[in-house]
Amino acid sequence: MYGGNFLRGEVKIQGSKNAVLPIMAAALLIKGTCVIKNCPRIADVYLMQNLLQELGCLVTWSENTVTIDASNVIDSAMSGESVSSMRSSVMLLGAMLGRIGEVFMAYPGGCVIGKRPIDLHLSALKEMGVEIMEQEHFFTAKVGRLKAMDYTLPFPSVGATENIILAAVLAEGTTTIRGAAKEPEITALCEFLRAAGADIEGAGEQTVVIKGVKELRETRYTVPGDRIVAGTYLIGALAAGGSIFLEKAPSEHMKALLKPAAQMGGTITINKGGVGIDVIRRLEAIPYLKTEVYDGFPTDLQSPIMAAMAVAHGDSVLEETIFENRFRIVDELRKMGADIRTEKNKAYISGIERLKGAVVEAEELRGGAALVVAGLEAEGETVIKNRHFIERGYEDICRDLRNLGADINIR
Ligand SMILES: CC(=O)N[C@H]1[C@@H](OP(=O)(O)OP(=O)(O)OC[C@H]2O[C@@H](n3ccc(=O)[nH]c3=O)[C@H](O)[C@@H]2O)O[C@H](CO)[C@@H](O)[C@@H]1O
Ligand SMILES: C=C(OP(=O)(O)O)C(=O)O
Repeated sequence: MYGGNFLRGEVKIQGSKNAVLPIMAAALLIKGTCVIKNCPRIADVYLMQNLLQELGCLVTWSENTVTIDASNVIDSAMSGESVSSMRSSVMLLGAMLGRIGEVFMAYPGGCVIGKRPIDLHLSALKEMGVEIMEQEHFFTAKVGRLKAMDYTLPFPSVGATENIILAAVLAEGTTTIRGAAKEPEITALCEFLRAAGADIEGAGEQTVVIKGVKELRETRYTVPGDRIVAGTYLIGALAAGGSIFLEKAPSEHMKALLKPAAQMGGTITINKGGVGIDVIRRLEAIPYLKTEVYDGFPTDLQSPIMAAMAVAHGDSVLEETIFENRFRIVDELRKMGADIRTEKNKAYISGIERLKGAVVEAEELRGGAALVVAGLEAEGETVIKNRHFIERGYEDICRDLRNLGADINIR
């Protein structure tokens, strides 16, 4: 890609990865067919499709609509490779326990952003009567009938909250989760389950109450826009300058980004159809920004905003509080001339006038997206290797940015 073009125009934001993955897992709880609209065509969704098919589901596509027929679940074992290559495979744990009371699976792989253990998931499920037999790389989870519980999560883990919800919807009695994660993707999962007949109160709040029901029914659901993809493109416009409109961007879930984006110099407009941003002058640094659980600044946008801060006027400090290893992008941004130093979980960024193009490597999803943001602004050619990481979460980042005027291609 060649940097320096202003971004102009409109782009339609794809459906949310982090909403659709647990919803696809939830389809296992329905002895029949569910239709999921606005499903992003991304690598993680295809991996989830493969896992569902291994378990016996029929999965078909028509444009961005995916239909999952989980009438027959014939297996409880999931192969090591598909499970360990995607963190979200862990969502199948709660869903399979709810459906057939048994799972045999590999540990979902840790990845470069942190160790990502699943201790919180397993402790909570044990409280629901699940017996877990752990081996070195695999574990088996078994339960007769899941029982309800009143449980306090020591940390509001997104995945653990989703797994408990998935296990609780068909459990015997009323489950209360205290200290639950409040991310909008959890609300989306609950909306899907409620449409299928689940009895859930408090989705998106700290305390979620799930009254177990006998069975779920077939349903249809439309996945909301992806706030992280929308955020990435908005940050792209901050870095490159210009004027863009993000159709279907879920503005109500993007407040933690819109505030710093305005502070950096973007003029934000919000209407029912989405979010717009105009950037006509050099960005201003943000003295201090830290990632937090929702509704704080999302960790998934920490690397992209770092790439914009790298060319802002002044010094910024970014603190990462969710994942212990989400600064791997720094070395790559330095290859492009960025002035960034890290100390423990803080990055100190002194903005320079302009980055310069370089050959850089993505090592994970959002770090890869951050390199695209950097390349939009950089002088000359930027080559980003390992695009498969970016394709985990972005349907077609090159198409979208090209439509906005960027000079970007797949080689
Ligand atoms: C598919 C999906 O939705 N992924 C999102 C989800 O990941 P994920 O569900 O993995 O994130 P969690 O909220 O569970 O993890 C947050 C922190 O808690 C730790 N932890 C988590 C579970 C556990 O059992 N033990 C433990 O120690 C993790 O290592 C991490 O340091 O939320 C993250 C935080 O918003 C986002 O960055 C990810 O994009
Ligand atoms: C960390 C992310 O995803 P996952 O949890 O699927 O690895 C992400 O979306 O930035």
